[in-house]
Amino acid sequence: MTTLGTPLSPSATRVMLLGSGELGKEVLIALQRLGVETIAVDRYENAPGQQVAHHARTITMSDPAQLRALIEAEKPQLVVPEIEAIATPMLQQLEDAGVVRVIPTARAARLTMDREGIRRLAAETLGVPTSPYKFCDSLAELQAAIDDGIGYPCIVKPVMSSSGKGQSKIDGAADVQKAWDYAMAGGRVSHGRVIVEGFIDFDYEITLLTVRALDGTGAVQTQFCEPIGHVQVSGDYVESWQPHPMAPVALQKAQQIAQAVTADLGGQGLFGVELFVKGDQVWFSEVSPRPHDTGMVTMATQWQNEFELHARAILGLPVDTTLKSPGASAVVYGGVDATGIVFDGVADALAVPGVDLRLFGKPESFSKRRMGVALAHAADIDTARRNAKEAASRVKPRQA
Ligand SMILES: Nc1ncnc2c1ncn2[C@@H]1O[C@H](COP(=O)(O)OP(=O)(O)OP(=O)(O)O)[C@@H](O)[C@H]1O
Ligand SMILES: NCC(=O)N[C@@H]1O[C@H](COP(=O)([O-])[O-])[C@@H](O)[C@H]1O
Ligand SMILES: [Mg+2]
Repeated sequence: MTTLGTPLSPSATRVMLLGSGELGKEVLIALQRLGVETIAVDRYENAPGQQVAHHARTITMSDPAQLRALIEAEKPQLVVPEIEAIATPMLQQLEDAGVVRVIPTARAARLTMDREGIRRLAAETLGVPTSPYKFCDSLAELQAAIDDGIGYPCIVKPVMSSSGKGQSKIDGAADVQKAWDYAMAGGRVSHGRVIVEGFIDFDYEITLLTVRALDGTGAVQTQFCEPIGHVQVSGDYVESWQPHPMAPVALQKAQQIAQAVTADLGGQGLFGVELFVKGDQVWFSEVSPRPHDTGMVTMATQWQNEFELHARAILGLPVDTTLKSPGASAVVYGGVDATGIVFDGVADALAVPGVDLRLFGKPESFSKRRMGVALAHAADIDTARRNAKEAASRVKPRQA
């Protein structure tokens, strides 16, 4: 699709985002810069991306009938999933029927919406190293899986969740019931199934942004961004930086794993491949077939950030993954449960050298909801991390 149209005219290139949070908002902006007509869909009104798109629609995206009706009514050329909790079998049906193209593919969206799909593909079909794991449908099965080999410590996650929701670490027998109950309460779509994973005692973890885009001849080419290091608290990212220095052997293994997994998922677009590293050992954790939260750092570090890379790749345009500067990102949490909050300290935050800020505009704040991110570029990652964290800490969200 190298011919682009004029938005709001019969020639428009129309793209629908399914999920319009902070990541979708930036994809929508990147698409609009190329004159694409955008439709932002989310589960609630005034989601960040809905505030910048040409059209905003609010539906239950996990409801196949609602999803089908919306796609048939809006007739986008491309449907771009931005969250996991979507009726992906319906996307598959519509793709199979030639109604719409799903990014990167309907199969990739389906396999990655459920931890079981992507984990079995990576570990069992592709033979990529992962933590040991088992899927369980009850507390008794969870206890048995731990006793029969997973052992302590281990990590329990709902099969359908993200940003650490419902995830906890189990250090001993006393934690099992609590972890099960927390997983049952925390999944994005209620689903009585969990994955229990053996705990990997990694030195560090990275996201390897991997882009499948067309080269000049129309063939798909795989390109990698510099590795992004990050820190997660309770399964949610709080800080990321790029480039994360890696031993050549570990980097080569990381790229091989990312190549294998993304090639199998196929299609065009950007993927966030999450990997754990210890010495020269590399384990695959999971993959987002879309921009990644830790990749928000690329807004400060790359000539084409991860959102622009995704937008270009899905439109069949060439991409450039070159690093511009070392940099870092640090999350701004809501800190309060309230709607229509205000942010003090923005000027103080922006006074930190090399810093920029994104406030997502989410209509409702929760104490642990990500409401913004501070970005920093600097001569080295240590300075960038320090400045991003300093800037984030100067932003003070409060009730209006
Ligand atoms: N088996 C494991 N061993 C050690 N740490 C783990 C393991 N699984 C997860 N973690 C830690 O928890 C974090 C979140 O896990 P995971 O990526 O599976 O959750 P998620 O809910 O899908 O998060 P997101 O949507 O933000 O990617 C990881 O980045 C890592 O820090
Ligand atoms: N790790 C996945 C991730 O970061 N996804 C991002 O968070 C939004 C949901 O935020 P919310 O839960 O605050 O509505 C999603 O729409 C996406 O932008
Ligand atoms: Mg993850």
